[in-house]
Amino acid sequence: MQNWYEKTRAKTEYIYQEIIMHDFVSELMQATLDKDTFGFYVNQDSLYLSEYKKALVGVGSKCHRAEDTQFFYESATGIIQVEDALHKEFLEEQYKNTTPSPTCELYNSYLARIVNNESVEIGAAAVLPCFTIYKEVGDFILANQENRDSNPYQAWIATYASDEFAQAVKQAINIVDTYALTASPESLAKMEEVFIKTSKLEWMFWDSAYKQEQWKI
Ligand SMILES: Cc1ncc(CO)c(N)n1
Repeated sequence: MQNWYEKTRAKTEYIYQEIIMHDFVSELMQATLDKDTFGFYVNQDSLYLSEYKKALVGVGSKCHRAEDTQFFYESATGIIQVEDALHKEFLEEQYKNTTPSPTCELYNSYLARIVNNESVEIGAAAVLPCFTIYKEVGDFILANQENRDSNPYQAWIATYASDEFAQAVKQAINIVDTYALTASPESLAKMEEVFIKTSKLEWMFWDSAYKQEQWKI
């Protein structure tokens, strides 16, 4: 039998394809991405991660198994470390801005609403694309780039293509698959809905960074 993640991942294949074909990802891979665009992205991503880690803590606090709580809490604190490392490497003073873009705000607000208002398996499904998509993008770039030794964004690529991140992604998938085994049909439908939506928000995040999205007024 196909597990929940495989089945749901297959339904979002078109979103994954759009992400790896996006100019942001292609140019990051080819090292042609504009430095200011990447600076904008890193700043928005650090704003995103500082809220995302709270969503992980929220999911972790609702888990039934102690090891699952531990996983989400450790992921939340691990993100602080990744954030610090990426900040030090890429977040130059001129890119620092404390205002989240509309898409960043939307993604974080959506996660907060789902995690706070829905049951644990739905919250866990909502935070999952953040793990799985970055893992797939990291692997895709590493496998397809021809400039590993000279790409200025290599530290970023290496973070998400690392074995350490792969282990965390595998564990996140296992937790969600385990919840899906005993979820009601209504919960399964909602898990799929939120997973698809946050997968789309991942695409929107790259797209909004590429356009250096601003508030319209
Ligand atoms: C928007 C976004 N999604 C996922 C990750 C991976 O942690 C990230 N850094 N940023």
